[in-house]
Amino acid sequence: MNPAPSLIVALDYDDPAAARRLVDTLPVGRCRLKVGKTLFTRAGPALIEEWTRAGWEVFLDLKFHDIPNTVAGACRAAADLGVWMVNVHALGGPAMLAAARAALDARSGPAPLLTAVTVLTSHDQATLDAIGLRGTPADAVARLTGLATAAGLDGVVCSGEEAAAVRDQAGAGFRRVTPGVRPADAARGDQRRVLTPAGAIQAGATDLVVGRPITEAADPAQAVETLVSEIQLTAAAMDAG
Ligand SMILES: O=C(O)c1cc(=O)[nH]c(=O)n1[C@@H]1O[C@H](COP(=O)(O)O)[C@@H](O)[C@H]1O
Repeated sequence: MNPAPSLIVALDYDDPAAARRLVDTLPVGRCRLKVGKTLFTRAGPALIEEWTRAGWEVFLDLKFHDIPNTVAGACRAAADLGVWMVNVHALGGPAMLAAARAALDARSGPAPLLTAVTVLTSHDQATLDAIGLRGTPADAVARLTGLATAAGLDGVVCSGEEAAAVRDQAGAGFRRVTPGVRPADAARGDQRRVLTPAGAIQAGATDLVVGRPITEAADPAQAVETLVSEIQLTAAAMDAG
């Protein structure tokens, strides 16, 4: 039996108190927490340390993309915070990915999982054409997944639409972290490559990142519960065959 995919709650709150209010209502371990640019720029490392000390697994989503030396230093700093996962942009290229990997491998203590963002889920074909990125989103995800596997990363961030192809390309042990997850009745917002939670799981996602359908719900804690139940039911149905 495969482990059920995890729910990672994207805590993109402007107000750290609002993020704390939601986390305080959740049993530790019921889901994972994601701190991205909005909350990190407001609250800094202290909030992350508070949650990791309390036993939460935190995904620090700062999508590092810089020269190799700078990204290596940023990954070391993330590891010092005790986070569960940290990410970089695969578009940073092979040397940057290798530097990030080496920085974490050089640690004597535990290191976070290292994943690479392939093509942002807010991007569609028109965006890739405007940027000048060759091929379809699926082509670009495959190319960037190749860079991530070559550098020994632990997984990629991609949309559910590419999760099955990434699993076939990189193997079942390579994580497929999928944002752009929307329950059928939820607003798509700025996301473009979108699947429902069940759709993303059936496509082979290992971790589902969900933000606004939770943070903008009337009862965010209940929204987390509903999603966790749906994830567990879908995974159990798949195991039952
Ligand atoms: O790395 C990410 O987490 C990420 C990558 C990506 O391609 N798309 C994407 O939406 N994300 C993040 O996933 C979260 C999605 O939030 P919602 O669209 O509100 O569910 C946000 O915090 C994004 O920063």
